[in-house]
Amino acid sequence: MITFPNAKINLGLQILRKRQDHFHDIATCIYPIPLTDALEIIPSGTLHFGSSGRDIPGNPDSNLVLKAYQMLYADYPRISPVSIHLYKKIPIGAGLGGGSADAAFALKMISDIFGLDLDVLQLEHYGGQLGSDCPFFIENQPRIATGRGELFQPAPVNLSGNWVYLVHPEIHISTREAYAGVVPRSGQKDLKEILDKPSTWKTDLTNDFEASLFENHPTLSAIKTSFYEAGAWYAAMSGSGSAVFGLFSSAPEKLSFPKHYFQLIRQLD
Ligand SMILES: C[C@@](CO)(OP(=O)(O)O)[C@H](O)COP(=O)(O)OP(=O)(O)OC[C@H]1O[C@@H](n2ccc(N)nc2=O)[C@H](O)[C@@H]1O
Ligand SMILES: Nc1ncnc2c1ncn2[C@@H]1O[C@H](COP(=O)(O)OP(=O)(O)O)[C@@H](O)[C@H]1O
Repeated sequence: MITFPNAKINLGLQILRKRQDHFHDIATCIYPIPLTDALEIIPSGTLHFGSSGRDIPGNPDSNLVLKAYQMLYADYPRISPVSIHLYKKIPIGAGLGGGSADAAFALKMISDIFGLDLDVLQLEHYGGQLGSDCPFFIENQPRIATGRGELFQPAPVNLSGNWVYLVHPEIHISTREAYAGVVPRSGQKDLKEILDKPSTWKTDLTNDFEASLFENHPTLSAIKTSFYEAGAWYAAMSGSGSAVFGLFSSAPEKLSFPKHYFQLIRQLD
């Protein structure tokens, strides 16, 4: 079986309070975008994981896709070993959720291949043990996410027909470090109310990671400014960064960023 785990962007990201479990309560709109990895999983005599495309930092044995298999195998020892190949295209540590998407798609694939018949809630529960962003990719639809990022409400957002221009300056930002650099702010304006009014997004739909990360990485702020100068009706950093995106009503011209930057221009379905 082959699937194409997609990335996401965050429309607004409010960091509200630190929790007892050392995570943070957040409010964000997570939106899928057409940038994908490719993931193949085949029943096999022995367990194997390999990847190609972008190098993935860390030990392959700790890859989130392998962790997804091992977690299901622990509860369903009747499933056979599998051979897994991941073609990595989504920039890593970019605020695009690529690792979480790979893990979520692996959970769905393994459930399908071996007829585990896991429902959405069960898959989301397994996903939540692999990462806060993971449960989103089980249904993979625009959602307002709260709690650690695992509680969902419908999102009053439809970007169909808009163009997304995504730039990743290949600066790897660890999610943990990004959260450590932010002072939580509770009592922020209701995210759903802001999302309901796209005309206010430029001023009201904020990503709380931007202040600290833009200070340390002025390049990111410059990318956001260049999107507005190019006619974006909204631009922001995605998640804990470092990818920055702009939304355009019509196809944007390609801008002249340094050639090692990852760039993507796509119309949203
Ligand atoms: C910031 C967000 C926004 O969508 O996405 P990315 O920027 O990573 O794509 C997510 O909250 C990231 O989710 P994810 O990348 O799965 O984070 P996890 O692996 O669960 O957590 C990594 C570390 O980030 C911190 N963390 C994560 C989520 C959260 N709600 N509060 C936190 O404080 C914790 O220090 C945790 O140990
Ligand atoms: N399949 C995977 N793809 C990408 N990163 C992975 C994967 N499995 C584990 N990781 C680890 O997760 C971290 C990045 O996760 P990723 O989801 O790409 O970040 P972000 O959510 O910021 O976009 C890296 O430190 C990487 O080593």
